[in-house]
Amino acid sequence: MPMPLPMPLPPSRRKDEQKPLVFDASLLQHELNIPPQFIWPDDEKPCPNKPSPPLLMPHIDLGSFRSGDPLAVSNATRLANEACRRHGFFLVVNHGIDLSLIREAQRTLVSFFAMPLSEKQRAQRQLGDHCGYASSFTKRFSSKLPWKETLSFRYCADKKSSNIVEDYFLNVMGENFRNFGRVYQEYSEAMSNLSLVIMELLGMSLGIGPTHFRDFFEENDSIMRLNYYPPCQKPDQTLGTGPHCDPTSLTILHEDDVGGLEVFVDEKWHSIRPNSEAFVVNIGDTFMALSNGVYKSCLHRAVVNNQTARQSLAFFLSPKMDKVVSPPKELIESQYPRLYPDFTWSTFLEFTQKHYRADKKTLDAFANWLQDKNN
Ligand SMILES: C=C1C[C@]23C[C@@]1(O)CC[C@H]2[C@]1(C)CCC[C@@](C)(C(=O)O)[C@H]1[C@@H]3C(=O)O
Ligand SMILES: O=C(O)CCC(=O)C(=O)O
Ligand SMILES: [Fe+2]
Repeated sequence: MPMPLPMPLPPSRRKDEQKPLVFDASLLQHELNIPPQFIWPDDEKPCPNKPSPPLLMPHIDLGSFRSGDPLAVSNATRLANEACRRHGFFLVVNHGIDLSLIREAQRTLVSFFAMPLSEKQRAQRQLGDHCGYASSFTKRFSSKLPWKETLSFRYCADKKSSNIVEDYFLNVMGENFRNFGRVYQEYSEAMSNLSLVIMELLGMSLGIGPTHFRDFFEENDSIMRLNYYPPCQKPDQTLGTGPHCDPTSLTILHEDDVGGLEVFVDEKWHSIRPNSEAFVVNIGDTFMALSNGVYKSCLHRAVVNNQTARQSLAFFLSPKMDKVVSPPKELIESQYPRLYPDFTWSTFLEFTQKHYRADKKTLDAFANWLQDKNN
């Protein structure tokens, strides 16, 4: 009696289709069709034939603000207040950060992502961890995959962590990456110092003075992220980063000269024109909670194109893990009841990594999750 032939597996269960999807941009960008996991639903696809209007954002001159000149301070705080109440985005110019440091950080980003995938995967990010190399989150999400690769690492401003970034690159990538570590240690320190000046500005713009938020973030425990968006053969089908609000406190973003960042304001996507001499700063969910909802953490996304790669350096300011996020009493007036419960950043971060994919409703979903957990 001849052995029955094995039944052919249905297409969905053929072995070769069970291999985990790997985002190797050096290969994927040349394939005619992109894997379905990267194709976003119609209501979230970008509309290339309907370019997003530019977002009108104030250019806040940080150097003038720091000079203490009363007119400059009043101008900067007024512009910050208007923008943060409306959509939470503003440009910072005359920031004092060494342009050669920014250029070196952008060049180093290109070198890292140009490496073979196997080299980059030595820094592979583990499930539940927010640091490391992620090639489009193929191991974390199964649909609506972003068309990007990222490298994220921790920056701590306290004295005993003065080499945390340099050590990260040495430990994870080896001695040959000591200079990578030096560049991003210096860049992260510059971002941390810049964010403290911006916290003075935000404190004054909210009428509670320069020291409250500055002190809160003095010893910040932040996240530095390198974003690399390869060119995509079907840019109208996918997104570099999907619509989301940053769960962190403040984002300081440096874009290269390739546009792609868009912000959702007045029910419409607006584009941000790249400006390599400026930083794009936006309020995150945690600062929205700290301001008792007065300043807005706003929905944004990154679109890709079929011509050239795009890259950005994102510094996500966050407080020490155990700091309790609670608005100052001046922002809790009778007419402004508490909008969000007290929480620690470590609990919120864990929520975004283990329980919820950050999107447009992250803070509300977190507040509900906290309430259910405590009941
Ligand atoms: C705490 C964080 C989670 C994400 C990185 C970040 O440090 C701040 C932004 C978050 C993110 C970029 C929002 C969009 C979705 C996300 C998964 C991504 O596209 O990278 C988010 C990041 C994450 O790693 O969860
Ligand atoms: O790359 C960009 O322009 C934005 C990326 C972003 O929003 C993020 O990483 O949170
Ligand atoms: Fe973001």
